[in-house]
Amino acid sequence: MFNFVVNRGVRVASVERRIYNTFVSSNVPRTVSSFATVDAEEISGSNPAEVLNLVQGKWIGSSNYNTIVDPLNGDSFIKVSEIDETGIQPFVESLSSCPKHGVHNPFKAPERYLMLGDVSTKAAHMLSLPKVSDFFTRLIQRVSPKSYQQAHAEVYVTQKFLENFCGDQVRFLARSFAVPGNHLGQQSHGFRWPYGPVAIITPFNFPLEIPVLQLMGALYMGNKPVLKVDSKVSIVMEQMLRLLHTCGLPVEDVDFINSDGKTMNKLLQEANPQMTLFTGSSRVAEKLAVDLKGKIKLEDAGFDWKILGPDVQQEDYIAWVCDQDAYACSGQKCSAQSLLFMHENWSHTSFISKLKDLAERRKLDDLTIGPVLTFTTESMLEHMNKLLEIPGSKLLFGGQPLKDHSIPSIYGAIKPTAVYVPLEEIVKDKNYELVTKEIFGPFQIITDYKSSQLPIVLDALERMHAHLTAAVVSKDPLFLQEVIGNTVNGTTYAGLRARTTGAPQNHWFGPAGDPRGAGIGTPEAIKLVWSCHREIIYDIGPVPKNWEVPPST
Ligand SMILES: NC(=O)c1ccc[n+]([C@@H]2O[C@H](COP(=O)([O-])OP(=O)(O)OC[C@H]3O[C@@H](n4cnc5c(N)ncnc54)[C@H](O)[C@@H]3O)[C@@H](O)[C@H]2O)c1
Repeated sequence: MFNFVVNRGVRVASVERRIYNTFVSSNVPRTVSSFATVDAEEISGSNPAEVLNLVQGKWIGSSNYNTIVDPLNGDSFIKVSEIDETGIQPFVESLSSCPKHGVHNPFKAPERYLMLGDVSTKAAHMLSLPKVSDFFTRLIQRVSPKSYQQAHAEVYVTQKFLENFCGDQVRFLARSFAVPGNHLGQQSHGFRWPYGPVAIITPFNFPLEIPVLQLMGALYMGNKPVLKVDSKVSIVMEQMLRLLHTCGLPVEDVDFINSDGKTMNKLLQEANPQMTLFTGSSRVAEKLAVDLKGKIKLEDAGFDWKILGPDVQQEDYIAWVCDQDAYACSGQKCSAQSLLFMHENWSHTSFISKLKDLAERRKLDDLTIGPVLTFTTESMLEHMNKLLEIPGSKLLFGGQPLKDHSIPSIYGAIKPTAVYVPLEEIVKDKNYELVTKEIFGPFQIITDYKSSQLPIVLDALERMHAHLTAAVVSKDPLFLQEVIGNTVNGTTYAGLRARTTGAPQNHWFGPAGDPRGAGIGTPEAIKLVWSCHREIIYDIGPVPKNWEVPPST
């Protein structure tokens, strides 16, 4: 009997597999060559890749090329065809052709919810194929150098996100609700409504994950997006759009533009999208918020902090998490640990020397440390030197340029660095701004505090302007409660294993404390960013018998 059950289980599983394989082979392209126009390994100065734009369903070039240099050796290895201000008209027209009620909504073309579920199923499957996953991992590494594991994590999160929105899950995002009315025939229904024409602007550091997650969210809810990714890395998303097309995404559904910031700014002002999602620096975020009259949601700068509570334990583990949080991807995660508050109990342990050892293991060979794309070596060292002028501050480790490399001088290359600054100095007005400046590289500030100084730590956190990620490392529930209850960061990890980085598809990631704050990843994030509430109040009658015109009110 037992045998029979087992055999039957095997048979059923193999039948299911056959059905699945038939489905997959007839519906989904299986190889990189079915969509890709470049070979991640072969791109070089002598064999440069070209990146195109997509508008009104057509891939187009331009006469204006932005030449991207290989961040590891300075070779001109990618030619991005960029649209300048004279070329934006087709993009403006394409966006303007989409009405405010969107491409689909619960009352219009609902079959598109299912179509996008199918596209997600096929695209998730494609990303699960080792060859395809390796292709994107290597392509990410070529333009935004990070270790294979870190680049692969980006592909994996994107795959899992797409798996989350297979089948009927897209239409469930647009789930409505109803409330009985005041009289017969009246009922109010709440719907998730698209914005229609929308724009998505994303930075260089997550070339696949951020644009795909936001783009699919925008599409799922019925919007027509124009997407702009930082030209340094836009080759990744160009290839991903080609993959999505082979998985059934209609070519007219998304426009893709390569341009400088100024041209994009002009496009936004002329096309006037109903909503723009901006991920990037606070400087550009604030400018766009004004230019677009507030029709924007923001994922902006992170100056992310971690507090080690008074209970010292698991030193090795916590030092390892701190090293990953501060220095993985060479500190170029918006969630990277920028400021570590360490209870004095930790100062009496070998925690800092453990952190130093871990940071010093990182090497350029495997990209566990690598080029910094928005700060030069000089600017990071200059910042460090200014910090070292603060009384009581000292260099804990790092603080030197990387050696023996060919990273071009427009980019930065420094060893993982930590500077100690005393808490009393951090909170002084004359130092605070300098200490809390986001350095998008392998750089962190470390300080210590006594239990009696926790209110000063909390005050320092209150004064920050960006509230993205945070971590409170402790097993003491009362300590966790006090810190969480007195802070606002949108993605806060709490407990022994707390980290600042980690933006998987299974939890919300985004800032809090700002009504313009966006989120990424989860159904809640998609609904909040990419749809608005619409209420339809059905009032179909009947009018009561013997109704008479009442006195005016
Ligand atoms: N909160 C998040 O989820 C998140 C995620 C990743 C990065 N970031 C932040 O991004 C920053 C790093 O990226 P960066 O330095 O490349 O950012 P950036 O603001 O310079 O650029 C981001 C994007 O905006 C475009 N852009 C620039 N000026 C523009 C304008 N006037 N109009 C329209 N678009 C314009 C750029 O071309 C790029 O595509 C860091 O501050 C980091 O913390 C935040």
